[in-house]
Amino acid sequence: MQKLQIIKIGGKIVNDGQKLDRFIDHFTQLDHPKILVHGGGNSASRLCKNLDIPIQMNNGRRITDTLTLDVAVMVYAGLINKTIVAKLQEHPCNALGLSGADLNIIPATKRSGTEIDYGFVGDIQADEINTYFIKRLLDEQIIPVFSAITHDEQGQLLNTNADTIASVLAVALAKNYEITLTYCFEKVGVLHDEEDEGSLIKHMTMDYFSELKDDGTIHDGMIPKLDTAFEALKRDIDKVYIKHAQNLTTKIGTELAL
Ligand SMILES: Nc1ncnc2c1ncn2[C@@H]1O[C@H](COP(=O)(O)OP(=O)(O)O)[C@@H](O)[C@H]1O
Ligand SMILES: CC(=O)N[C@@H](CCC(=O)OP(=O)(O)O)C(=O)O
Repeated sequence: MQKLQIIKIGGKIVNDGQKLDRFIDHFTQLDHPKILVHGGGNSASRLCKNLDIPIQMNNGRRITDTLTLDVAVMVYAGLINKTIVAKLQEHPCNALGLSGADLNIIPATKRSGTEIDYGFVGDIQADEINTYFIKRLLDEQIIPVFSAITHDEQGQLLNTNADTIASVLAVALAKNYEITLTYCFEKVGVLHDEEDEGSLIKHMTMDYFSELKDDGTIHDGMIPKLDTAFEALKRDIDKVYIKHAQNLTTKIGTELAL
């Protein structure tokens, strides 16, 4: 089966011009085919703050009212997505920036039935992803660059966590490709001590994850990240890594196993 790399890049890299440039250098060195999924939570929060729009998060997920959705669409599908595509074109690397509404690739369902009302947050499922167009793009040597915006097929855009998008795309494409899924962020991997880059955990199992979650070693955004990463592993993705954005082309990082 053909190999495919799906790389997710986090908000603390995409909001820093120099770090993003360095990441793009490494990303362009990877063999084709490849897909990039990006977040941008930090940039959206900063803009919300500037606009006096209250920021509400629950378990690493943004509660998204109408104004927050406007910010999310402008920041994720607009500024960040187009900045990344332009930087890729400079290399040159033929990228196409997408939201889940484009080509109807990622249909979503507005989250409901939860204790908390998340507002315009979209839940997605692997069997609803339109892999046909992704495959066509990859066959044309085009690099799809996905933002964290999806839609409900009724004209409503929705905000979906970028880690979830990367994991669900990987599962959806596993029937066509042998996939490596890599989450890149601003630390060397999952750490025993968040402040000590020397405390890298090289191998992470589900049992160990649950132990470290219980004792607080793993917290905040790392919990939903590992949840989505293990979800991919449970559903036939063999290789899942959490790495520093600068170590994308190296073996340094955390490798996950069930
Ligand atoms: N054990 C841990 N090791 C590394 N990072 C951790 C750990 N526990 C919590 N974190 C936090 O998780 C964050 C990554 O999650 P998140 O902010 O959602 O990243 P991203 O925007 O890249 O998706 C890190 O910035 C770090 O502050
Ligand atoms: C519903 C939800 O939480 N959506 C995320 C989407 C952006 C994201 O995932 O950004 P990072 O990868 O930088 O965290 C949010 O608005 O923060």
